Amino acid sequence: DAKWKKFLIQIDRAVENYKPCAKENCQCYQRIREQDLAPFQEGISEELLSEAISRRLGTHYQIVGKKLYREHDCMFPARCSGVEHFILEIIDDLPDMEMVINVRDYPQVPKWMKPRIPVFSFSKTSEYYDIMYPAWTFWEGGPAVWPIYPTGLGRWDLMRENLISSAEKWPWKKKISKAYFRGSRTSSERDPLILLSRENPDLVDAEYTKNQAWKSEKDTLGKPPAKEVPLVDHCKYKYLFNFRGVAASFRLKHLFLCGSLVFHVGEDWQEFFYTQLKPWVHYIPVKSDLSDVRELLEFVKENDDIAQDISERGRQFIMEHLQMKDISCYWQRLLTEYSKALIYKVKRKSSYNEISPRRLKTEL
Ligand SMILES: O=c1ccn([C@@H]2O[C@H](COP(=O)(O)OP(=O)(O)O[C@H]3O[C@H](CO)[C@@H](O)[C@H](O)[C@H]3O)[C@@H](O)[C@H]2O)c(=O)[nH]1
Repeated sequence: DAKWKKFLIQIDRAVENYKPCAKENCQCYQRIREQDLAPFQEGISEELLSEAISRRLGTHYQIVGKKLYREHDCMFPARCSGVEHFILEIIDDLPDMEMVINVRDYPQVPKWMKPRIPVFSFSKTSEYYDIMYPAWTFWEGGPAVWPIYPTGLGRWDLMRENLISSAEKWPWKKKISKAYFRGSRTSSERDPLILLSRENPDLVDAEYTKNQAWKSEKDTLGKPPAKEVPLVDHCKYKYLFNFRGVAASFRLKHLFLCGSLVFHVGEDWQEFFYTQLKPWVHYIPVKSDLSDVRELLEFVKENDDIAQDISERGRQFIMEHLQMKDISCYWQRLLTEYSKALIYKVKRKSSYNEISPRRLKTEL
């Protein structure tokens, strides 16, 4: 054990200091909500909101009289739809307000920007003032990955069920003891794992797939693109890797439900629920340059029970605290709190169309 003392101590300490949060009313995430809204507590004026609209930092929405209105254009209609699904679900509980929702991947309000403009984004780092909201992909509008997710990664409720079944087929003892990754080259931070896999395929199975931006083998690090593998089939492997992409990657939540051990690389890029996932308690933290990855893999292989415990705590957290009702709850509390910061009465823009609930293609 002497060899692994430094990791064992960190795990003990992290587990000891970890305080699980209550399941009710998405309480777990109260702190992050407060933190994101704190910079706007002095009040959001009509002029300030107009800045977000005129600088085109996102899509302008209004809620007036329990109805949702939107400016005509949305840069990514399926993403706007994914957002609107959640707002419409809770609209009867929401007061009048207006907001700008960014559906691009990248956050829009760096801390140096003046004035400090309120914009909702799904992901950010500590260098931004964007207010995080649960990404559209919990419902629809996630990346279309051909042929596995041709209509785009979405429906977290159904995904959860599929991943839970797959985890049952692949209990810890049956899983292949390899590090595993499939995804496109949205960030070169992924390169070292792909290279390690080419050098040591018994330790790591990591390959680049195509995305819509793929032009040549340069985009898959000099090799032909690998075949796409659905997330449920990742559950076969013991060690699953998550990396940032353009911003945070949607895959992180899925990996936990496989009951596999999550290796989460880097800690800068966040989604609203990341702050409650703790290194060593729920996942193995990996340095962004992957300099510690071999050692970490060796450690978990030699300490299989400890690895399984971490995977189990991670699985449990997402099972209990990232259900569909937690997503709706987060939206509701976020928008309700946000609306209190508006210091003017919202006037409905008559040129905007009302957004009404749509039926999903799968339901038709
Ligand atoms: O063989 C594959 C390839 C991909 N995926 C999944 O498909 C999604 C997209 O994967 P990838 O192409 O690697 O993109 P990411 O980097 O994960 O996500 C990109 O796309 C998101 C939404 O469009 C952005 O928000 C991210 O910041 C951006 O990096 C992820 O959930 C993957 O887990 C699979 O399940 N199997």
